[in-house]
This record gives sequence, structure tokens and C-alpha cells, in this order.
Amino acid sequence: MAPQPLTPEETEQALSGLPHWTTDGDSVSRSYSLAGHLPAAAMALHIAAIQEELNHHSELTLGYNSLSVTVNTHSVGGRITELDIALARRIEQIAPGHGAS
Ligand SMILES: C[C@H](O)[C@H](O)[C@H]1CNC2=NC(N)=NC(=O)C2=N1
Repeated sequence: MAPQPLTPEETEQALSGLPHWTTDGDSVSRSYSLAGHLPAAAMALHIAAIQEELNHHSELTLGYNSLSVTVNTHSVGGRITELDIALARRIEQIAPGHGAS
């Protein structure tokens, strides 16, 4: 069954438990700072593995010492769903291990 888009209120509620994650109404996103380029790339690879496990994929932007994540759910026309929130929570769990802040 297709996931249901969250209402703006449901999105805000979910993001209240995900500090530093924001929404523009169409997606949820967060940028991380890391110790350098290779640590940022390593975190990107780790996120890619999680995304394959969840079959849910964000847009990742790798910078010199930063990594930005933006995600919404394509299958419901680019709306925000629980799948996006679940991915954000998983990324938050691995971020400290990469020294990401
Ligand atoms: C066929 C496959 O299940 C779909 O294309 C998956 C893959 N990853 C996805 N990622 C995201 N962000 N949204 C989707 O709707 C989505 N759908």
C-alpha cells in the first residue's frame, strides 16, 4: 500500500523529534558538518547502504566537509511521508559515529 502523505502538522510533530531537520513543505532535510571530505564521503556511503536496506533514497550532496540530505517520497508525487521520517531517524542514529554535527 502506498504511504500516506503527512499533513503539515504531522510533519512538524515528527520534526520536533529530529533536531536540525527542517522542511520546505515538499521534503525534509538536514546538513551535517564533518571532519573532512573522506569522513563526509564515508557517511554518504553508510547512508546509501541504509537507503538500499529501506528501499528509500534521499538526495545526498557531498561537500568538502559537509553532507546534505534531502528526502521526500516519489511514489506519492514528491510529498513527505513516514518513510522520509524513518530514513531521517536512521541517519540520526549513525551520525554521531561519523563525528557528524
Ligand atoms: C521501485 C522502488 O521501490 C521505488 O522506486 C522506491 C525506491 N526509492 C524511493 N525513494 C524515495 N525517496 N521515494 C520513493 O518513492 C522511492 N521508491
